[in-house]
This record gives sequence, structure tokens and C-alpha cells, in this order.
Amino acid sequence: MNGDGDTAGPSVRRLSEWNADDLRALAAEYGTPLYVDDLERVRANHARLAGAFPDAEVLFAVKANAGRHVLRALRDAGAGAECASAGELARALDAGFAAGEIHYTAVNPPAEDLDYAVDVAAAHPALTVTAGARDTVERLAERGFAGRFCLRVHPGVGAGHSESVSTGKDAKFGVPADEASEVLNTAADHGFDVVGLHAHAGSGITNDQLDDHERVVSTLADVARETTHNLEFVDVGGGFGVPYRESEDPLDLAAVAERTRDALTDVDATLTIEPGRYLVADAGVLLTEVNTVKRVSGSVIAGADAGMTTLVRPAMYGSYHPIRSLADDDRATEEVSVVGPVCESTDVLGEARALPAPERGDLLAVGNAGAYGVEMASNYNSRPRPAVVALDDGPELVRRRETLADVTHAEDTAHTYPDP
Ligand SMILES: Cc1ncc(COP(=O)(O)O)c(C=O)c1O
Ligand SMILES: N[C@@H](CCCC[NH3+])C(=O)O
Repeated sequence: MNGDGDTAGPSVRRLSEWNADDLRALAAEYGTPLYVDDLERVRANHARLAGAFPDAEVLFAVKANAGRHVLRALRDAGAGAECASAGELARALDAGFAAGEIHYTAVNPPAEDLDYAVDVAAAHPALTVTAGARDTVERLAERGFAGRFCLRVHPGVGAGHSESVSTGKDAKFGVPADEASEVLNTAADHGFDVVGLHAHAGSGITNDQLDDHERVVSTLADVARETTHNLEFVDVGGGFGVPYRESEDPLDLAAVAERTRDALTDVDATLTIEPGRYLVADAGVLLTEVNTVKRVSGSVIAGADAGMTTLVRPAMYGSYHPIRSLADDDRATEEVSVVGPVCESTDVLGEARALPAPERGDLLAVGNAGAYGVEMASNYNSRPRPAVVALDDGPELVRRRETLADVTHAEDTAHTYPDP
């Protein structure tokens, strides 16, 4: 469905490029709301990124989309995995990543997470564990950790699509840069094998934030030059943004790569990057059906079966996702607000969108849904989470639609719900 034969493909895949007949057929077969992930596009995004950073190790930030289909496609393409929790670590191992291709990045990790990561590291010494606090170093030592250790640095510079996703400044992540050398020494004194440095400025970095990116990398480079430990890699994080609006330009990857290289001059260590969004965002669409149309105070409202429990980014960050109607486009265009079925006023997927006058039964496609889409779906309002179909040789249902029993299964396994 990608529509291009080039392995790396064009750097932007717009929502308009998805084949409407194919999407309608998927909705008819699997129902809505439905996430669709195109693995060919995931591979093309990886190829483009790896091409721009030929000497770098690319780790996929699993938090963006932890589906096994995505993990396997990226593993087969040669990526590693960056995991933010024991659950993601388990998923990466299950998908077939070798321990040496995985970084576990602990953020105030619950005890169970550390227990699991330390067990994995003991069984598979090639695993890298990244910590961003002195307490995490001590908690690893208490558990007898003696494996590959990377320190997350708080660079003091943030970036990203909004304050909510900026991690590099005034945020909970990492050890202040001026304390990093000392914490690395502590880690080595505990018997850890110090192998790397890490920082991540934030998520959704755009072309006008490349100065910030370079400052973050420079901060890491300064620590790398200062420490006496022999570093294998410097991990400059992910955060590479993608266009969400038609008017936005793609990220200039060549410029990002050049600025990164420049900042790392004289640092004798492999460059590691850990993108999530860039690899999967435009590989995914969300399909949703309109079930209610009303006009309120002059505004047209299309109520759909997907909302903030399906795709939370608009409600959570005010994020824009393109929306396209798959209905006949010979209707007049109206300004439409697309809202969901959740009992919250912020349950909006898109406001004032120019769409063909909506009718009950219309199918809508929401673009750039492959990153932080199904991954952030919730059961709020006791709403089952949606199904996911992967496109590769053909469509495959890789995550079935949840049922009410799935929503409540952790509460009382003996309980049965009344028949309708
Ligand atoms: C430590 C870390 N690495 C990688 C990522 C991936 O970010 P993105 O999906 O923007 O590439 C994140 C998310 O912001 C992160 O916190
Ligand atoms: N979840 C965020 C990005 C990742 C933040 C992780 N540090 C988003 O949807 O934009």
C-alpha cells in the first residue's frame, strides 16, 4: 500500500496517499475503531534513517509501538530496541532481539522492573542497563548487578513538540551533567561495566530545534571527554519529529546527522540513536466510523467510535492528527469537529476540519497514528481497546479487539456479567 518502489521511500507519507478502497475493505472486515500498521513503511523509514546515520547503531524506542509485528519488522531490518520498562524488555526478548541489541532505560523503576532487568542481565550479559539517578545505581548494586552500564545525563536543554514531552530540561530524567563523571566512577566502583552515556532532549524535534539537539550532544561529548572510562557508545536519544500537518516540512535528517557528528568530534565512541516516532508514525492510520452527526451553535459535530481512549494525543497534548473522510467526496465541504464516545469534553480527535458533510456510517481515517496511538490507548469509561491489523504480504489481525471481559478480567475472575 506504500505506493513507492524505493526502499527508503519519500520522507513523508501523507494520509492522502493511503488507498481508500483498501482502508474501506479493512474496516469492513475487521470493524472499527481499527489501527492499521504498514510494515513496508516501517522498513522504509528505518532504511532512510539508517542511511542518514550510516555509522550509528539504531535502537527502536519500543514505547512508540510495542506490537510484536513492528518489533519483528525492525529487528529483521537490523535495529535494536530501547525499552523503558520490564514489560518492554520482555516484549523485545520475545520478539527475538538479542540481549546485545537491547538497552533497558530505567526511569525511577519499580522494584519488579529492576529485579527483572538484573535477572536478564545476569542471564544475558550483553544487555545494557541505563540509569538516570544515583538511587538507581545503588538499587542496581543492591541487587548484585555487574553488567553493562550506561548513564543517562540531564543535559539542561529540552526540545520537542510541546513542553509536555520535553525531557532534557527541568525534568525528572538523568543525572546533571556536572555530576556525571562522579556517578560513572561510583558505578565502576560497584563493579559495573561502564560502557555508555545517554541523553534525550524530548520527542518531536523539528528543523528549528537543531541547535537544541546539538547542544544536548555537545553536553554528552563534554562528559565523554572528561571521564576516564572507556566508552563504547554515546546514545544521543531519539525525538526525531515527523510532519503532522500538510504544511509541515519533513525533518532534515542530513542536517541532524551532520550536527550530531560535528558535536561528537574527537569522541572515540559509537553513535547510538533511539527513535520511536520517526520509524512508525506515518506507517499507521486509525479507522473510525461516524455514528452521530449534529449541529450545535452553528458547528458540525461528527461523533465517531474512536476517541481519547483510542488515540489520546489530541486530548493529552493538543496534538494535531490529519483526518480524512473515506466517504464519497462529491459532498459539500463543511468545518467539522470529530469527537469520540467518551464522557469528557476533551474527547476530540480534531476540531474545525474541512471534511465532506458527514453522515452516519462514514468512515474516517486518522493519520500518523502508528506512534503513541494504540500504545497509549486506555480502558477509561470501561471501553475496550481497539484491534490492530498489520499489512505486510497481506492484512493480518495482530491484536484482537478487546471485549468487556478483557476490560474487567483483573478484578474478579469468577464474576460473570449479565447477558444483555
Ligand atoms: C529515553 C527516550 N528515548 C527515546 C524516546 C523516543 O522518542 P521519539 O518517539 O520522539 O523518537 C523517548 C520518548 O520521548 C525517550 O524518552
Ligand atoms: N507520548 C509522546 C511522546 C513520547 C514521550 C516519551 N518520553 C507523544 O505522543 O507525543
